[in-house]
Amino acid sequence: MDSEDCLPEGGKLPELKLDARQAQGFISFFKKLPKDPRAIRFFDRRDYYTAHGENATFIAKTYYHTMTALRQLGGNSDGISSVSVSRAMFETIARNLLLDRTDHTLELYEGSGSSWRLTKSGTPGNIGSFEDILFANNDMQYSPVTVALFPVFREGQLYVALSFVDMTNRKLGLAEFPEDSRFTNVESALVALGCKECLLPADFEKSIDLQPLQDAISNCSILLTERKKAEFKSRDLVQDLGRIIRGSVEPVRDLLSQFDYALGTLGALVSYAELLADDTNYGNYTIEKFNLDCYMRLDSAAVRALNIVEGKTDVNKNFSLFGLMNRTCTAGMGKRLLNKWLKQPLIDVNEINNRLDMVQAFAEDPELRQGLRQQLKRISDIDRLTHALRKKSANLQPVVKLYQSCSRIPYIKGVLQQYNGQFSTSVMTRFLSSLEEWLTENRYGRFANLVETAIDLGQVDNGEYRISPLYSSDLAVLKDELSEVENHINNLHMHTATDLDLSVDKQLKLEKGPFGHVFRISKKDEQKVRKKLTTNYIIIETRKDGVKFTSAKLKKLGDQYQSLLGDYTSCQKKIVDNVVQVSCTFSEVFENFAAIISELDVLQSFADLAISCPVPYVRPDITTSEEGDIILQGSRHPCVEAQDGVNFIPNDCTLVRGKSWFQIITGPNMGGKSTFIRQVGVNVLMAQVGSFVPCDQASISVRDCIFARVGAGDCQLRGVSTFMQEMLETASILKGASEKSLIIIDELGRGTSTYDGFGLAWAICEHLVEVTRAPTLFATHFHELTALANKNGDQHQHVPDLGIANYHVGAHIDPSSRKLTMLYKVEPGSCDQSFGIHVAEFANFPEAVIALAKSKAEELEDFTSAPNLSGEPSDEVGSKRKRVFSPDDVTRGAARARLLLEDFSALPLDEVDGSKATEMVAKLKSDFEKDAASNPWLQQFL
Ligand SMILES: Nc1ncnc2c1ncn2[C@@H]1O[C@H](COP(=O)(O)OP(=O)(O)OP(=O)(O)O)[C@@H](O)[C@H]1O
Repeated sequence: MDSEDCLPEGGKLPELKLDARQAQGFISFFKKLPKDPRAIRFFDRRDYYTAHGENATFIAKTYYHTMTALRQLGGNSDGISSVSVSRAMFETIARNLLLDRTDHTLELYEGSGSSWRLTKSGTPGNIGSFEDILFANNDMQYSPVTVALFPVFREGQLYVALSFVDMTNRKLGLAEFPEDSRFTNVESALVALGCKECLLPADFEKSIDLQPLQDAISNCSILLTERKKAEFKSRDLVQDLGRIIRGSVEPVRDLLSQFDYALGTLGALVSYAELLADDTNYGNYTIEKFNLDCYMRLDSAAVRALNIVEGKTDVNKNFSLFGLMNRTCTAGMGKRLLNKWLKQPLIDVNEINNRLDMVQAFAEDPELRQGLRQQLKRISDIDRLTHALRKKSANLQPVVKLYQSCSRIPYIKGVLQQYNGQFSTSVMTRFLSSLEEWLTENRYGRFANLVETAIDLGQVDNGEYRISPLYSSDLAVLKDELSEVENHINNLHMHTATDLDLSVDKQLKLEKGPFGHVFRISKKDEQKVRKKLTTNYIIIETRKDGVKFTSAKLKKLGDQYQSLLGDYTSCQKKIVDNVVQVSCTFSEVFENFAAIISELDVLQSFADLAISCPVPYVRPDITTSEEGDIILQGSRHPCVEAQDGVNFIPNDCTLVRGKSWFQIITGPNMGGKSTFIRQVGVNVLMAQVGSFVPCDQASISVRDCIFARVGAGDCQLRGVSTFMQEMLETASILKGASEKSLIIIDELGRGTSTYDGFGLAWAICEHLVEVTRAPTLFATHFHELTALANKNGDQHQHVPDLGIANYHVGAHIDPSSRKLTMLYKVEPGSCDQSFGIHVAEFANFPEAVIALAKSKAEELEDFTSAPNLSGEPSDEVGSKRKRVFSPDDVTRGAARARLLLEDFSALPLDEVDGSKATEMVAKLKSDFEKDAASNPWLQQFL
């Protein structure tokens, strides 16, 4: 942790001002609060907030980075440690707790003495009551989702029932699916939904091991909330949903009849999120069946490997795909949709092509793109405004902002209509006709009429949102009176200017502010009129920007104005409520606009990125997962390419069925292997999201899943060894992947001894090639793995080709200068020379050490002049090292290594403790070593 303290400048925190009696009262209240280790509780003390007890220590440590921020409240024996935070600091903490972290909940209390009331509470999955604070100055980038899960055994098969609630978009959903013991489907669903909080039954039967499920939840950084099993019940569910779901109850009943256990999870969610307690929810929710098979599946490892989401420590927005691809213009709506799309890549070729058509249309027509961006920039967050309207406290501001945003829509329509390129029919069907339908007299027209007649739009520029005087005769009278007082004030302004010999407006300004009507002059002018000012006027404030003053007359008129404005406000209150209520009935129109606008926003954002990159992106050709190959010519990693100072070397990737469907990539450290294999995953993901890709040419056979095992992750912190984590991730790949997936594996087997690591890597490769048959990119430092390509069939003997191909990333060592240069070029063939000693030479190791290293390497590596097994051409630097083994030894050895893997994956490691697990693994290892003794090929690894 950063040791430097982060106290405000001068080290001063808001002072905790409580006398002994008040302190005593508060302490007795605080101590009675129910224990909840996850809750961070704040107490609103008007100008500042406080937190106490362990929360105070947490805040001092986490946010001030010093314990000196702590104060003691009350006497030593029953006192509590306390910390105070300013309003601004409170906002920072609230954002961190609810938007960045997922290990706490937030509670806010209001009151005094010993009487306090919980007024707001939020969790990462339910941020509703803190929205005003969280998004006062920031766009809302995602809509958090809370999920409830219930695993169950049925006829010997594990199933999971799932339901979710998205409280920002007022959406519910439910699903039931078969599951494996590692809960891989749940993990994909949690990723696709953008889940932030997950409810699980607490007192769960022991027959199902929930540990892997809890691991999946924690891998996705989701807050786990345990609820009593009794809460997972569906009694009264139809009735409850009937109240909150829009439209008739019949379709809801039909939908629910398709599920068994998911109903209980939905019941738990509805009660946890207290959806019935808020009557603004009534009739405003929608419900759907969540179908996991509609999208490409991604687990948390793939999300990390492909850098899909922004990281907290990213120094540059282009580090993540979201950061790079976000060129949206609307306030929040486009960002939220992009976030969603990136986690839900499509698998239907037509749907993908529909998006690509639009991106191409926008990419090819700069006027269309620019015109759209100009309009989209002026659109506020329609979803959040609609949300605000539904809250009872709503005022006219969201109504006006909705009106202003929606009034851009005819212009957007105009821009789209101008387009007459090859996709004009699609633009018409996808956007124009829906916009036209919603813009009709009957729908948006009625709302626009209401606003234009009811609201005094002329005052909006002054920051006043009021009902038009023409709307009611009472208001008209008040408006006349207000105008009269305003005239008097203006006259007084002129008289005062004459009296002080100052020009109106230029020198003597009239302002409306927290002090009512006041005059303001510059400090320079004040010197000229100081005498008169002090005798005839009342000075209110002297600041850098001038001197504010008033007079008895202005004060009187200002008071009159305020009082009339008060009358106007209370007279219009009923009408305001009515206008807000009627506007609320147009929610569906706004939601539809919001959906169309956000889609346009993301698609134009894709086009903008594709066109404005130094090397433009291209439209990929998409084929179904059953046909076609994955061919990326001149492909780049979009995030690495976008970093300053990187001169990215493009590479081709040709994953061809039966030829190079399984690629082993070798090469020196830092040679670009990992970047290459990730970039293939990123390109495929981008294409299926509907974006152009950073290639010269691309054709992609749709993938239903990307599995990635790249890097060890941070699991050591949770007590899982690197090796175990690696094996667990690989086990999920072996179980879950199919011919339709894409597998990316980097440096598998690094976490254990070379021998075990190699044996496992070989066996895993064999399994992937022969059983899984998924296109795979396997980057490895085990050069010997390249011998796998010998398993490829022989056309002459009519043995089908397994499609194993070797590739390597090259490096060049200049013989005279000994300079090592990474070429970052992926070439066919294996690279099995070691660059380690060259690197050491380059680092000026003593000559004696280098010489010894070389001779030891020769001893160990058994250099031979025999033709190499892979049949690859020799490289420019160094000689290739190859040992000769009989094909029989290699095949039998590999089969034994594969058996080791199978035995390993069959071990019930989830059910036994650490020492038992070590014992089991040791036994497997010793059996393996015994068998390997008679196999020269395996022996080399022992
Ligand atoms: N095609 C490329 N063009 C330019 N620079 C590249 C390219 N590929 C990788 N690099 C640069 O090289 C660095 C190392 O790449 P990478 O991590 O992919 O190597 P690696 O072979 O996987 O290394 P290791 O085996 O040590 O894990 C990257 O951080 C990147 O800056």
